[in-house]
Amino acid sequence: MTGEQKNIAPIIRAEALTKNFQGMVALNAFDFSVNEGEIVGLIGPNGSGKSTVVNLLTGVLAPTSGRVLIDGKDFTGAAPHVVARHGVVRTFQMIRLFPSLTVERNIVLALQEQSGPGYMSSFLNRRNAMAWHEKAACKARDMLALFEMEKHAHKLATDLSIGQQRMVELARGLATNPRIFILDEPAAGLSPINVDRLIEMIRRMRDEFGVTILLVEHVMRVVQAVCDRVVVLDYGQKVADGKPDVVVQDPKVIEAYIGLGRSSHA
Ligand SMILES: Nc1ncnc2c1ncn2[C@@H]1O[C@H](COP(=O)(O)OP(=O)(O)OP(=O)(O)O)[C@@H](O)[C@H]1O
Repeated sequence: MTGEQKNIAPIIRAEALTKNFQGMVALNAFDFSVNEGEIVGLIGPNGSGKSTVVNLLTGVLAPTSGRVLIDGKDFTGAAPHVVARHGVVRTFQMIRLFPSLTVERNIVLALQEQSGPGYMSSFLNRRNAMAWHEKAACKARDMLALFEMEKHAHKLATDLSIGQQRMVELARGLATNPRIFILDEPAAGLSPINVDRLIEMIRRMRDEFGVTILLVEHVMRVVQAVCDRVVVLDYGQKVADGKPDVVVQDPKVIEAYIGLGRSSHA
């Protein structure tokens, strides 16, 4: 199943999204959407506004103006947990696992936040709560097996390598059945072999699990290998939106990356 073969309704849409920080325009009238089944890349030089977009889409930041729509409904300014409950799930540039919990427990906790029994109902109905936890642990192990991490289920997250922690983050996000999974620089700090593994798992999440993906990434090998479409930001403005091979040859994109005095990872 590919992005083209699926229904093309947008899962998430930004309309004229703008964010100012103390008068500095970090994002300017950004129009953007990710359709169901797509893998869309969001790239741009350092400071171009990628994290600002992710933070606005996931409710971490409120926009100065513009709107965020999820499945056509207005979620502008909604809190992160509200957005997450509508299937918008993300990873972070800096890995955010609970270091002193086991790998399995990290995933069970994510499931608990999403749909688990609350403290009171666990207290009142222990049998149900235990059954829920058993099911959640089982799902966590299935996810870990998918990412070839099952042998690490009972290790502390802090004892894993960066590559392994990134796989656990993906397993944790996928366990919550995201409608759209936003991956924030998942290749950062990975060895070439782990980058290959990441590419394989991003494809599998879309092709086997039907997850729509927004990928913020500096490593162009990953972007070109997995993305159906790439959106390019420069100084908070969208400068290109199209197929990866076409976008990388766009003079505006080349200028954004090699422009005088800029840094580039591409
Ligand atoms: N909380 C904030 N307060 C003030 N300025 C901010 C804040 N967050 C981001 N900015 C500024 O907004 C602009 C866009 O930053 P943003 O982090 O979105 O860029 P980015 O493309 O994600 O960069 P990178 O690739 O380095 O992560 C930058 O000039 C940044 O300094």
